[in-house]
Amino acid sequence: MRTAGSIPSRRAAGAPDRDADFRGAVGLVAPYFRKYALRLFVGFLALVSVDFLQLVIPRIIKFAVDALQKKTATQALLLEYGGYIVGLAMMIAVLRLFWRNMLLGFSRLLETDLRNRLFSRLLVLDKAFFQRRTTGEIMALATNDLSSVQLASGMGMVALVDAVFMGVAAFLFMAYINPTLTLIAVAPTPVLALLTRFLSARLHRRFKKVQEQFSVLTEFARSTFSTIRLIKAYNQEKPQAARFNELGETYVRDNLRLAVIYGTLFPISGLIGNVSMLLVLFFGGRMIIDQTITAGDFVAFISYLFLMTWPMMAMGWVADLFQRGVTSLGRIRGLLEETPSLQDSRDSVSAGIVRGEISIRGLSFSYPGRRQPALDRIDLDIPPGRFLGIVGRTGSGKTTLCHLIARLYPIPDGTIFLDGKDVNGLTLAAVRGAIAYVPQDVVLFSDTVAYNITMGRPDAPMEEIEAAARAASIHDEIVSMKDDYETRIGERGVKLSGGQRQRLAIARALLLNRPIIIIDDGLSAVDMETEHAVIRSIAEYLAGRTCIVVSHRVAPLADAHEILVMEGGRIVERGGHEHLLSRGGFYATIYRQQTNQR
Ligand SMILES: Nc1ncnc2c1ncn2[C@@H]1O[C@H](COP(=O)(O)OP(=O)(O)OP(=O)(O)O)[C@@H](O)[C@H]1O
Repeated sequence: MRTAGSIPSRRAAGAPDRDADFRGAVGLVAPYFRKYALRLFVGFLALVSVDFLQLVIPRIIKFAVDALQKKTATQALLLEYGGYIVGLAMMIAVLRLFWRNMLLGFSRLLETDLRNRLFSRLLVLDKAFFQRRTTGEIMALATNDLSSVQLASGMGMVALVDAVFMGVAAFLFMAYINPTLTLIAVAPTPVLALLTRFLSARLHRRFKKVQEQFSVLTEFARSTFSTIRLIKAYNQEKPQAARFNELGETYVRDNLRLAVIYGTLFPISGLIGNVSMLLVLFFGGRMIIDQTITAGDFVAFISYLFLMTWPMMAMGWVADLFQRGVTSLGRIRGLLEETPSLQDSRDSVSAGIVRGEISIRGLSFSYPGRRQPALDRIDLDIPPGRFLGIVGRTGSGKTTLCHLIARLYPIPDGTIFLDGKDVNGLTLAAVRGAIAYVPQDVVLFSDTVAYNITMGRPDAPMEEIEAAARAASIHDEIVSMKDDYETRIGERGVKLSGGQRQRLAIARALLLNRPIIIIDDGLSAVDMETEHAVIRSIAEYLAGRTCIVVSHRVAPLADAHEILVMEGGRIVERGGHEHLLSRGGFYATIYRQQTNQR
């Protein structure tokens, strides 16, 4: 388990290179472009039409200026030109509204689709994945990274098409007016292209770092708040705040390093635009004096250059948006390509497990990266309807055994059988549908008591809910609460004690009515007598179903048909209570110690 406020390590090794990131990003979004092809087509048509109409305006101005210069301009003619410009401006406004809706709408649809895919993927990934990736990292993907993708596919793409079309068209209009002056005007642009290329690799790296640091920061905040009581109990508020501050400073530093590049790219683009303007004023001015071009042409030329300045400046911005988008898509793709280590195959059978018989043959298991096996050659037969108790020191493998029966980790073929069928040949739904599992850490929702009990069976009748709660010895406490079964619990409701939470979780599992129930140290928060009474009541309720109860205490398991004693991943003693006491081994020693301590 991760400790309070532990810092997740960065995923350093094997970072894919930029080209692979780019190819992967294209592969990921290509289907969306196909899906929304029509929307994109009409959107871009409107965008390009706006650009075209904007390019017409300088032509009208040129005619007006030339008419003024030639003194042929009448008030009616000028009003007519003005009218054209107003008409064009109105058309531009309407078309702009339209393309924004189409193209920015596309980026929102893409974002939503990706978010849904991420969420669905997370729901099928297994325990091993969630141990590898932190919640903070996942949250950063679902917020910062998705919004980078949205920006790149929305404004980024719009700016790119706009800049390219407007840039090329303005260039052609300028070349039509005067090719020499046009070449002079665009002479500084290669510098911009080189600069963008040079800076974009750095941009990519630094942005990746910023996103990773954001994940670290998010994870730290999450783990702090989820362990806030512990932090307070250990007086750790100040060190936690200091560590948060430190992480925040690193995040700011990383962002500032990114801003340096961003801050270089934008002003230099602007500067290059202004240098072009200076050159045009100087050489164009001389051309008017030499009468190579008319004053109208010059005014139109300057207008086109203005129109071209935006694409030149936009290039830096677009490059930045795309870099961020591609980096974020790479991170999102990494998660979407995660596969659960446990999956149904085509041959998996969804056979219903009804008897609840469990057989284990030579089961050994090691956690990834651990040399010491957590379970070592376990052989076990639990006939249907049996009550099995498991005791053992901490770390002896009790939880691992329960997890493997519930198929939470992959196991070799031919090691665990339910009703005589190898679990590896069954679908996950068939295995999990046969087992009601109560984990060590109880999870309750901030909702009503009834909601928490009926989570796995929302339509269960009230009598059954009450019967399950009675069997878990929590019914009396529930009816003494303000609103009975409708009492809200959790953050905005009644605070329950550890023992009440555990018994509520047991009631939830009992209500599932499954042939096998596993309670993994699910009563650690109640005293020994209560634990014994609750286990007895559960055993009565479950009559005929298979029940495995793990406990640190020996006495409450005295009624079990069989008790296993585990040590170092092995079963070192097994048998009924009396038999184990008479053996005078670990079980007998612990029993004596625990009962004498009372
Ligand atoms: N997710 C994991 N990754 C790596 N090692 C693990 C993991 N979970 C448990 N282990 C290791 O496997 C061994 C058995 O652990 P397990 O949780 O099964 O013991 P346990 O008997 O249930 O302990 P406890 O009574 O404290 O719950 C221990 O050495 C533990 O450190």
